[in-house]
Amino acid sequence: MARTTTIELHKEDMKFAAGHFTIFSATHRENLHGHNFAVFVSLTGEVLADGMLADYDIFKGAALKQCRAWNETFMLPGNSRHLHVEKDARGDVLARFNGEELRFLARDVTILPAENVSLEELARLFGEGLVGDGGSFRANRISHVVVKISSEPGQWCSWEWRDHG
Ligand SMILES: Nc1nc2c(c(=O)[nH]1)N=C([C@H](O)[C@H](O)COP(=O)(O)OP(=O)(O)OP(=O)(O)O)CN2
Repeated sequence: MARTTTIELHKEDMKFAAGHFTIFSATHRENLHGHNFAVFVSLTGEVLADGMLADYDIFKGAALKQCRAWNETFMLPGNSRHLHVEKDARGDVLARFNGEELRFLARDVTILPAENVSLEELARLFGEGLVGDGGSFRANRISHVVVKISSEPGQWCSWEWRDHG
């Protein structure tokens, strides 16, 4: 019977500071604001004869890379049914919401393939970016990954991947 374990990664530098606003309806959104988002990743899989699941530095590095990619940016939902985003030739962004126009310089904004910049969507995108097609996790006999994102202490949302292979 294979022995399994779960490695939990929630290092101090697994975080990103970003701006956003949550959209609640076609006419109601929050004002622009930001958070110091924290990231938690857990890896569950089989421990081999060498007493290891896998070198978790591989996955910690990938998580830190994603944190850096989302650090110090303003996040907009690119797939929102209520907010419409367009880029000009310079890559600067005009976002339209309920008759309002919000403008951003290309350097300041990240347009996410998300319906909303919510904890749910951030956890999903972070997890999908980390796991990809699951190949490196399967190769390391990792069968279950949980990614959690918090907007502040005590407020988390999770996303999971399981290897059904
Ligand atoms: N299901 C979700 N609901 C809400 C989300 C979300 O991501 N998913 N996000 C928000 C707000 O964006 C977020 O809560 C705003 O943070 P803050 O201004 O800090 O207000 P909080 O309520 O989180 O903090 P308190 O200190 O508890 O007031 C709302 N809903």
